[in-house]
Amino acid sequence: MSKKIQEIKILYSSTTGTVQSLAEKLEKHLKDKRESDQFLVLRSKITLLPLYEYNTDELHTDPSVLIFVLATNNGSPPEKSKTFLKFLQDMCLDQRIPSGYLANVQYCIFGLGDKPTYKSNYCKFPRDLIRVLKSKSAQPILKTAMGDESKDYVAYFDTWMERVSTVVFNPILELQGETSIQFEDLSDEETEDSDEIEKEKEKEDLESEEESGEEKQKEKSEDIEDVMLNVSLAKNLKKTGYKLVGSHSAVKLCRWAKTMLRGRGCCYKHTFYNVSSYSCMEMTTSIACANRCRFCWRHHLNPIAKDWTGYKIDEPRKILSKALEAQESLLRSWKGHPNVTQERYKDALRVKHCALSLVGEPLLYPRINEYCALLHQQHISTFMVTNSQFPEQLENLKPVTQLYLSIDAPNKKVLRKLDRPVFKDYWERYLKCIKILAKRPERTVFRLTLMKGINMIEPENYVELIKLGNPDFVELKGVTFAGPSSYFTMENIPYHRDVQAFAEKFMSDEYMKEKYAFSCEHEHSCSVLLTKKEFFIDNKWRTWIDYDKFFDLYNNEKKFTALDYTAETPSWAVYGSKEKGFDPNYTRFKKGKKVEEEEQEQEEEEKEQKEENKEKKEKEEKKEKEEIQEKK
Ligand SMILES: Cc1cc2nc3c(=O)[nH]c(=O)nc-3n(C[C@H](O)[C@H](O)[C@H](O)COP(=O)(O)O)c2cc1C
Ligand code: SF4
Repeated sequence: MSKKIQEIKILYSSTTGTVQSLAEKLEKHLKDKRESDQFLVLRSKITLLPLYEYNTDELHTDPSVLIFVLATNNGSPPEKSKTFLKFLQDMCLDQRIPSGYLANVQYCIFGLGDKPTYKSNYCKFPRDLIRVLKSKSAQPILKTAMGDESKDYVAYFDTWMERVSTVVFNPILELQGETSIQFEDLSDEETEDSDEIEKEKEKEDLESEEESGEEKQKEKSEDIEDVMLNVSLAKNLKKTGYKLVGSHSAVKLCRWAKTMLRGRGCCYKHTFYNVSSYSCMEMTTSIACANRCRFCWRHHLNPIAKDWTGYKIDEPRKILSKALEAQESLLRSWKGHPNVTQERYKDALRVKHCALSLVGEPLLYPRINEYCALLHQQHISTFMVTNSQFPEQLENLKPVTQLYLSIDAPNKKVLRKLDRPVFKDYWERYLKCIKILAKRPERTVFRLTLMKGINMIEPENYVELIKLGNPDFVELKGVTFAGPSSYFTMENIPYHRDVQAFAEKFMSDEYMKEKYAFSCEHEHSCSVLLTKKEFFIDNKWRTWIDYDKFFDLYNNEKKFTALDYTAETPSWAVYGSKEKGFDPNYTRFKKGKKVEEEEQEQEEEEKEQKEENKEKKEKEEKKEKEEIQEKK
């Protein structure tokens, strides 16, 4: 949860003015703090406005931090603010709006109510508001605070106000010139009120008297530093379908695994390399990464890390057994589904591939080599994707089945804007990783996640990077839409034809023409594969992988090259085939219907329309004739 604060908006909702005066006090406090703090480089704009004046259409793209100060009126928002809550409640019920729709919204809430008088309606408005904001993944920067008017709510408000200013103004990070500001994450599903704060404080005071310094130190190292995910991040990741494994790994069932289980098609990796989607365990060994990519569909639920310092290192064997268990339990929910045959279900239970790409940076895990060796021993192939920020770890990585670099940008500026890397020498790191790739023994891939108007530019610079990294394959893939944001809308999603046209531009370069050719495509996921010509043998593409051969080479410690474990690519997977990369053994569905059914329906509709038009024309002609007759 982080972003550069452009504006702080204090939105209040008040009937008789009490809450308004609190909001004004907060505005003054933040402005004073901003002006007086000599360390603050970033001078965010601070705006105070009544909630009903806020433009709800802007909400999902608003780059501000929203601070709500709210009163409740007989269990509802004050009259004029009712439409704001209604707007969000409607959004919450609308299934078409993705659950991550408000993931860019950062907020905190102070509610003022009267507990003894209004009992179950105490601070009802802020409570209702949290529920709807959370359902669309808005990010709280602090626990919601609720003040009780029957108590000393002013002192409580003042404490909260201090916390707010600490969280929104973080001078250390600003001084370091970081592009993103980290908020202290106190967010949680629950709220806190002044009673709880007092109790907590009493408890803390008592504990601090009892605890020795040594015990405190122990607690710090065991319970705090070790855990890569704090409770609220873990909760959020679980909500989005991740199974957390140990203290820093995670598994998720990818959408293609589900599609394949139902016999409706496989992922582009099946088309390009023969990866069976439902036998592929998508996971990471490090939830943390060193980027904040704009297109990241995990909505930055994962933490940032530049290295492993302070984290516990889970044992590789334990990670693997727990990850396999997690995968099995994810698959189990599909057992008995009407379209999932016993045969497919059983086949899926045997994990054959591991895509180390889920979220974060798998390379960061210090025992990654041991982990991959365990996978290979169990004949599970490894597809390692790294975000090109950890050259040292990449250098030390033992061979995997296929190694990917995420190549998100053709130049330094776009890389900074798009990936928002936390390293200052991010471009040097990127180039170093690319150069290391050129020396690797296994199959190597450049993965380009393409966004129209953002990184689908300067093909000649991508070609320069290809020259440097000499990858066996260049995957060009349209980005997957993860809900609109201030940076990114549907306009930025390329069609398959756009990806093809961009790849054509690469191929107009002399170097590319000599070394590479179009090998495969997967229209369904807007992906195109360019492959080195060495993989075109006896007039056939050999982009597929001979897994048995790979395990034999690896497990017997033989030296090998990428060309030593290739297999023939089937005709349906080859670029330009009529199937466009869709495996004919499966049935393609669009919006829940078979493609053939949809075509048939379309034909019938057209036929009906033609008949209707014919009838209409005949009627009109008849009417015209009758009119002429009448006139006569
Ligand atoms: C008519 C009326 C209805 C209220 N209803 C609630 C309520 O449902 N829940 C609650 O917690 N407080 C309720 N309160 C208490 C107010 O939220 C509290 O007095 C607050 O300070 C009012 O802020 P404002 O006058 O600035 O709008 C109510 C107060 C009044 C006068
Ligand atoms: S590197 Fe991966 S996990 Fe990290 S922000 Fe980028 S896309 Fe998300």
